[in-house]
Amino acid sequence: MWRGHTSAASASNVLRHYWLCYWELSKARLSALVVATSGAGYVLGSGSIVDIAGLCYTCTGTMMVAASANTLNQVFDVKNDAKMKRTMRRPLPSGRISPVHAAMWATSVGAAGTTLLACKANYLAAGLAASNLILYAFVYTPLKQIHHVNTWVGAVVGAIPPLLGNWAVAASEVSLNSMILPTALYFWQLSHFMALAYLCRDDYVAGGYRMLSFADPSGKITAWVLLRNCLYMLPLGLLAYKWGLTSGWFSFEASLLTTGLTIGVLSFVLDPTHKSARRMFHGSLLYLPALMAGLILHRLPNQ
Ligand SMILES: CC(C)=CCC/C(C)=C/CC/C(C)=C/COP(=O)(O)OP(=O)(O)O
Repeated sequence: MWRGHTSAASASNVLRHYWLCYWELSKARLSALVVATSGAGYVLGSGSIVDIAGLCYTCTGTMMVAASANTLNQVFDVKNDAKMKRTMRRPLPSGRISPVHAAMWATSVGAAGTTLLACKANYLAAGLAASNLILYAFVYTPLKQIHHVNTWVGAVVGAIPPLLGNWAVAASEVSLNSMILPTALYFWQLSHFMALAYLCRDDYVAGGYRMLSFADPSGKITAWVLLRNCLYMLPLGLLAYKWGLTSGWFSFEASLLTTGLTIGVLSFVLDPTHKSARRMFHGSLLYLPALMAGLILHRLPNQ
């Protein structure tokens, strides 16, 4: 009785241990953001009635493929992650799970997610998810150790999920306005990761990653690149209105939000310090949910 009790307790400990490892390998918070952008893409591509079952299937499939991509990223990055303070406690560098076990988790969850998208959304969405996994795990991940162009490739990876969501529901009419959210995400992600790489420059250098901040210790080049990104984002609100994706309210809100972000970046351009970079980084964390909420709130359903 007592022995049975302890073996049940240890079985539940083992389960909890692996569940936590899968959670961390999947970068659950990042995957949740990816799902939110894919769900937003789905809603934006829908008519006046959103198919809730289709939305749930698309979000679940995206979550599973993103979890797989994030796990493979950590399998390939294990040696470098072990050298960085930010990542050394992850399941693989800390030895809490073996690379083979992690690779098996990635393969099964990725295959299941792609199959779900193929069966319950469409082949276009499934193909986009699988290609994005390949781009992230097999192109972006090794590129991080070679050249700072990796951040631009990673931004494409981040921009695909809303397109995936949009095409899952509106594959037959791929339109210009389906590019608004992916484009905003592309430029947002560039700003977000460049600010992070500047703030954690020493850690990235120790890990052997070639971010833009590696060649730009003063932060001056990073600051100008961030400013350029903001300028590219400024017309997006107006385009969303002109192309019939949203009402005019969104162009007003998006212009306000992007102007706010641009002011944060300008203060980083004038004074490239950790303090101004951190302020801009936190501003970018508020910017994206606010922009997506505005898009959904003011969307004009497809006819
Ligand atoms: C459907 C599908 C496959 C979606 C994938 C979406 C996805 C994983 C987006 C994240 C993009 C990205 C550049 C993350 C940073 O990785 P990093 O390696 O720089 O982060 P790290 O240093 O924290 O490991």
